[in-house]
Amino acid sequence: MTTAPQPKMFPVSWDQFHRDARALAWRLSGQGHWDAIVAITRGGLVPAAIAARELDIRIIETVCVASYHDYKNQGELAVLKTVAPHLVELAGGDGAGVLIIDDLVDTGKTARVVREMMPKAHFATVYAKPQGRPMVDTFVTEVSQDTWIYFPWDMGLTFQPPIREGGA
Ligand SMILES: O=P(O)(O)OC[C@H]1O[C@H](OP(=O)(O)OP(=O)(O)O)[C@H](O)[C@@H]1O
Ligand SMILES: Nc1nc2[nH]cnc2c(=O)[nH]1
Ligand SMILES: [Mg+2]
Repeated sequence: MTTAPQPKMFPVSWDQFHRDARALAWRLSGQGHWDAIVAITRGGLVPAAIAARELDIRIIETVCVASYHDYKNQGELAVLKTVAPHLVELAGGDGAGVLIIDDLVDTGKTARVVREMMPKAHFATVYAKPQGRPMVDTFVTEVSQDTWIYFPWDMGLTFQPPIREGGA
């Protein structure tokens, strides 16, 4: 019997995520000025909050997108809420004054749909996988396509069996 290959695990702690989101803000700080942030919910909410604090941006909007309805399996992409039109028109229109933030880009499907709403916006993520990387203007860490990133808000502290008893 053959079993499907398991994706590599990339668990991220709160500390690590804060550091990586700050590193994203550092990179962005040298690249321009934005009037507003659009966070792609839900994953983009946490890095958007950190970047907003670091870059002193006070106007925060959401675009609500769901595509991984089932854990690790991408389903039909649903846009549950779009962006307020006046934000798209900031700084000359087409999203020019907007910084779009998400936690990660994987296949790039979510990024493609949101980019179409604001073609001139700057698109930033904390993590990127190779397939979605061309959709992103700025990111911090690349992981391989066969890696699954575990975010701190999806995890809890659990007992680890000792290595001699089969622990990893
Ligand atoms: O590049 P893609 O293949 O489109 O995948 C990336 C998207 O998938 C996850 O969101 P998800 O749809 O799981 O919703 P969530 O943010 O509410 O967890 C992640 O937060 C990105 O938004
Ligand atoms: N948590 C999480 N959500 C995702 N959505 C698409 N890819 C991923 C991933 O690697 N981790
Ligand atoms: Mg998401």
